[in-house]
Amino acid sequence: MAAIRLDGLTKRYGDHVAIDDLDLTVPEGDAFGFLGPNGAGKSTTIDILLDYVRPSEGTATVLGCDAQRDAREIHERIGVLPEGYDLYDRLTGYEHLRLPADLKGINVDADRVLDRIGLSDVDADRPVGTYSTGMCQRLALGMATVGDPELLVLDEPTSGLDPHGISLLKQLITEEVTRGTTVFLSSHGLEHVAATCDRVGIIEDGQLMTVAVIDDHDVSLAALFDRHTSTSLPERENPQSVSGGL
Ligand SMILES: Nc1ncnc2c1ncn2[C@@H]1O[C@H](COP(=O)(O)OP(=O)(O)OP(=O)(O)O)[C@@H](O)[C@H]1O
Repeated sequence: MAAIRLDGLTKRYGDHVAIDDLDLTVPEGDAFGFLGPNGAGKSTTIDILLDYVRPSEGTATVLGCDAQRDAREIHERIGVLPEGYDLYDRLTGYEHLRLPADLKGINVDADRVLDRIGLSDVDADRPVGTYSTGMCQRLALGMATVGDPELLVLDEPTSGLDPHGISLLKQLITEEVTRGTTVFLSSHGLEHVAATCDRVGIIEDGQLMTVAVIDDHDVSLAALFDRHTSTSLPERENPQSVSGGL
């Protein structure tokens, strides 16, 4: 079964077409990178998957459920790091970890989550209003993992993370994929996408330009991005190669 399936997905804001007849299938167990320049439509696509935004046309299916009709079930089965997440200044890290657990009706092994995201129990006892940007990002990432979700949706997960945080993120994604979780990751950072994803889809102007497998040969990821979008990327963001552009 596909973890994510988009059929003819279209989103218009007035005359502006943000998502244009998008077809995409992400198989279960994939680590899928969703790449594209600013304004390409990445967040809008994710917002439709999460039923934060309704499509103008087409359908989005998540874990076999209709993204609009079955949104509640989907949210119980997935973990989400949204782009513009909200944390509560007065609540502690521990209290934040209980929020997704309460939503899913489960207990949370907070120490395990904290260990994975590199926050201490002292940090977790403090109000989040005292956290740095990177600590907030780590906590939001940890919240996404609560309940061992079947699908992790990560919108710009490296945002605000230092190298150690990025290393923990990569390790977390590897562990999740090994566990059988599907990871759908939106990012501007090719380096991090290449290091953690099996396949990438490149989107521009709301259209899927290509889907490619990441491996050690054939054309470079940056070259693929250059070929399929009007945006060029610095070559230093290209540590790995891809093949199989469709
Ligand atoms: N609420 C809205 N009203 C009008 N236009 C919108 C709205 N939300 C998004 N758009 C437009 O839809 C297009 C896609 O935006 P989206 O945020 O999905 O892009 P993105 O790929 O996530 O960009 P970024 O990488 O900059 O976050 C953009 O042209 C944006 O201006």
